[in-house]
Amino acid sequence: MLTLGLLDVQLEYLAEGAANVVYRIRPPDMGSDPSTAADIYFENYDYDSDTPLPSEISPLQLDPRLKGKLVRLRKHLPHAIPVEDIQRHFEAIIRPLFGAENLIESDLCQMSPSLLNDCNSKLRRMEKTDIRPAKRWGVYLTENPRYGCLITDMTWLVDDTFVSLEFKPKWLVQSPTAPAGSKRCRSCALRAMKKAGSTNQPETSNAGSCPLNLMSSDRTKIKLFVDYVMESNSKQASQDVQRRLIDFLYRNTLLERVKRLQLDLDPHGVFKADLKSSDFLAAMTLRDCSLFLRVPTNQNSAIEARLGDLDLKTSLGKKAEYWRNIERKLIDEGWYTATEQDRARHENHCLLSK
Ligand SMILES: O=P(O)(O)O[C@@H]1[C@@H](OP(=O)(O)O)[C@H](OP(=O)(O)O)[C@H](O)[C@H](OP(=O)(O)O)[C@H]1OP(=O)(O)O
Ligand SMILES: Nc1ncnc2c1ncn2[C@@H]1O[C@H](COP(=O)(O)OP(=O)(O)OP(=O)(O)O)[C@@H](O)[C@H]1O
Repeated sequence: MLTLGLLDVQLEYLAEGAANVVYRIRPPDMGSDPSTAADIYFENYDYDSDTPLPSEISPLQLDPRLKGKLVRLRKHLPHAIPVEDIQRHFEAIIRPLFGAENLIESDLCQMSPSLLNDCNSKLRRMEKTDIRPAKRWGVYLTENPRYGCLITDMTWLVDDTFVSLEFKPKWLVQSPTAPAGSKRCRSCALRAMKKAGSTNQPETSNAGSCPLNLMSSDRTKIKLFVDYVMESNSKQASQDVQRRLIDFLYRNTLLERVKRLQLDLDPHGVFKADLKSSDFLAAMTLRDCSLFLRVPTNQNSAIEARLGDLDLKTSLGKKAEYWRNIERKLIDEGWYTATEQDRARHENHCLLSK
């Protein structure tokens, strides 16, 4: 297993979610900090005229095993599952479900205490300068155990030759316990409920955001979803790229497979399922994973599609209660049936309402 320390790499913040922070890997910075490798390596040297000064030494090369990789580090959260368990679950349960070409690969690496400490200091500094999203403030990386994951980088070479996109497909099939005749799928119902609960949220245009659009055999529905993804990724793409992406989603079987697994692993829904069972937890993992896409602008190259954020879920720490409560509210308050109070305020774009 690779061990990463301040002398091996510099980690550059890329993005974060609720449970992890993701970093780009750069060669160590020898120049800016007096405690860096060059000084340490050279402090005991007897310099003669042929010995270059530390400032003249070019940065160390990265270990080739880090090429094309990002580092993903877990946050310190109550009831967080240790990264070793997440990795074991990924290898035993998730990896066998998909082809390697469709997965964000993940391998454990060890982090030095000083590198983790440095990352946490930087997260704190980013809050002072408002660079870190405010909703993520106050939560930092766990420093024990000191493992992280090396994951496939889906942002490499993002320039004019590729358009890179990501989205969460969420629930690709209706919740098994939704009422018959629902006018919203689980993802649209929860989104509507969350939106109603947040004060003065600007109404964003999400006409295509229903994930069921993705499963449609109608290309115009898939196009609606692609438009929504482009907008939420703040991306613009040529008509040709959009057309090829729509074609790809229309033909590809990866999301069909995710949908099938969501259904098979939790056929009865949260009220009947054993919420501690491996199958149910895997279904919840697949209902919250991300799809990363790299669309080459060159027509002759293939689109790359990989699933990531396939972390083991836990039903501990009130999560089981959360899942059941959400489903109860979606049913009882009329979010599935689009009969919620004050419904004139909430436009319904769900495919089930069409
Ligand atoms: O409950 P949901 O469907 O809104 O999903 C949660 C996600 O919200 P989203 O709607 O994707 O913005 C939520 O994502 P964000 O915090 O919004 O980035 C988490 O992924 C959460 O999982 P966990 O608690 O970190 O294990 C997700 O919780 P679960 O997948 O455990 O339900
Ligand atoms: N393999 C990857 N390639 C490129 N960017 C990535 C990759 N993995 C993650 N990211 C970026 O980092 C962000 C956070 O990563 P990730 O989804 O793994 O965090 P998380 O905490 O597990 O998310 P959630 O809030 O869903 O629990 C992603 O939204 C994405 O922008």
